[in-house]
Amino acid sequence: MAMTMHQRARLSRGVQYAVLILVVLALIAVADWPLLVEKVFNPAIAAQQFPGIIVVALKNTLIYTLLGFVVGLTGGVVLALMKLSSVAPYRWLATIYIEFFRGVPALLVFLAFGYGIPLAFGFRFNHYVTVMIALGLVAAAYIAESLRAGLQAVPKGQYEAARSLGMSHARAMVTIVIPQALRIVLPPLTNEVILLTKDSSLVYLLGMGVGQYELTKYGREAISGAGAGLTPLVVAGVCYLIITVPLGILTRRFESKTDRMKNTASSPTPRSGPGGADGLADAASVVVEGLHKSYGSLEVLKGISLSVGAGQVVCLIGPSGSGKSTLLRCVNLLETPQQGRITIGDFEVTDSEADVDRMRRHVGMVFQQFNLFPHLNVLENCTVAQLKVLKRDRAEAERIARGNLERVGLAEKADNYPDQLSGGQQQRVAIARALSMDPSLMLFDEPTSALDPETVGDVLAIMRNLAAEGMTMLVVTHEMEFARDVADKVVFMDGGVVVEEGPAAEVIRHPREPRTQAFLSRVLNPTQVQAPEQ
Ligand SMILES: Nc1ncnc2c1ncn2[C@@H]1O[C@H](COP(=O)(O)OP(=O)(O)OP(=O)(O)O)[C@@H](O)[C@H]1O
Repeated sequence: MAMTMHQRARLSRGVQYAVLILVVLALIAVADWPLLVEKVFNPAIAAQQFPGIIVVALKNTLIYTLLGFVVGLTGGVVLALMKLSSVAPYRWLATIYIEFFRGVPALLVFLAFGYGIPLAFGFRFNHYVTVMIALGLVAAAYIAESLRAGLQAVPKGQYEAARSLGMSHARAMVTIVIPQALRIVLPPLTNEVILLTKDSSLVYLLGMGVGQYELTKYGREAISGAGAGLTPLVVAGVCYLIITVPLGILTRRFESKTDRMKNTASSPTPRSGPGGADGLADAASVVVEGLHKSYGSLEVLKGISLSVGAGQVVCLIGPSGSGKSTLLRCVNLLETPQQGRITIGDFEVTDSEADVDRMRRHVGMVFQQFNLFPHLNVLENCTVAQLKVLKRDRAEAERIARGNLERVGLAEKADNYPDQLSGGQQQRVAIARALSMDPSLMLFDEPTSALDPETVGDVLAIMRNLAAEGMTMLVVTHEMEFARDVADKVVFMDGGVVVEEGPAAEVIRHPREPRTQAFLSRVLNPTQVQAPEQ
């Protein structure tokens, strides 16, 4: 019977293990054990090293490592923040520091602080201070780069989604960005501690800290004893491993724990009755007047004005790059306009005194890329802002979240993590998350553009229901059928201006402006060859 690929792979692994075991047995058989015990690891000689190697040498190695890490971490955090700063001189300074200390050998830095500076300037640092500075200065450069990379690896959309839920900058960083960055940063940070542990032996190599024994020096001195063989160095090596191996194991545990969190759906969630419609009656109107927005020299919005009545649905349509998403993001100030006025209900968003976080609590936003928080499960995604921003108690937050999950048809997914859901399901959770804040206005930024065609309908159906319930909605979309059926008004934008607006059926069925006609015929009949636009 022919073997499957899986069976063949298992057989080949079995053969490899068998060969390995045979080699080890052969080595054991031919080894000169009495000589090895005498020269490499002699238990009697090893015993003489205790307890000195632990209470003096291991302790000193740990102190050096700790001192270096404290300075390195503090410096690393400062340097990472400087590198991410919008102030260019901070970035330059941090870059120069990092390039310098990554580029020169740690040995040279030790020499500079241990010998160079005392000789040049005639004063000597305390031994521990020298070790702390020399180890810490080098470690700071590496730690800074790990921290910066970790923070930058968290997608910008995560921060924006947190801010759009009304979280302050600090809250968004602490609750959403840093926990995700930590997972990325932890392995390189552990490596840094391991390197520091080993680099602490430089103290001895350079003859610094006479009388201060750390592991390498302790091993080196003991090896000179008559008949000591390699035993003292083996014992010192094992002591290093006592520090470094558990660190590696702890990191792997942490990583696999966070992975496991994503892969285990815990106990089934009790179903709750429909709910979560609180606040929909408080639908707010939106008025935008003379809005201008530029990115550098690129003027994206050139004096946009539009209005959305309370309980109305307005769809923004137009060619790619016409400024639709920028306009939408200006409404909750994810982008700051240079000129113009935006009012939501009675709240003037563009007032420089406005409490933006308070406004965002009432404005739900759904992004093209969903931006669910990957380190939180579905229920937690829907409760985190309720707990941290609205300060609801957990039972109430969970009741509201479950109600909204029921509403988008995903009550049974409450314990799953975002990466266990399809794109369409993730977008429905994103809608439930926004609804859990009881918004008075919902902003949708191309909510179906990143979805497979078969899941688009589920999301649109939820949006249709929301519209029917009287939610005020401003929607950037390429779904013309949705716009025609659901929108009270369609606004066609091109080149940063509103070209045409009016009742959905009119603009989509009987566009007046040639640019609207050209766009619609291109979108509605994609195969049709287009006449040049005016
Ligand atoms: N953060 C930014 N920095 C610089 N330019 C930007 C930024 N965001 C958008 N732009 C530019 O602004 C213009 C309008 O972009 P916007 O995303 O608002 O268009 P859009 O109409 O929503 O397009 P699409 O339908 O393709 O999403 C584009 O030229 C885009 O490259």
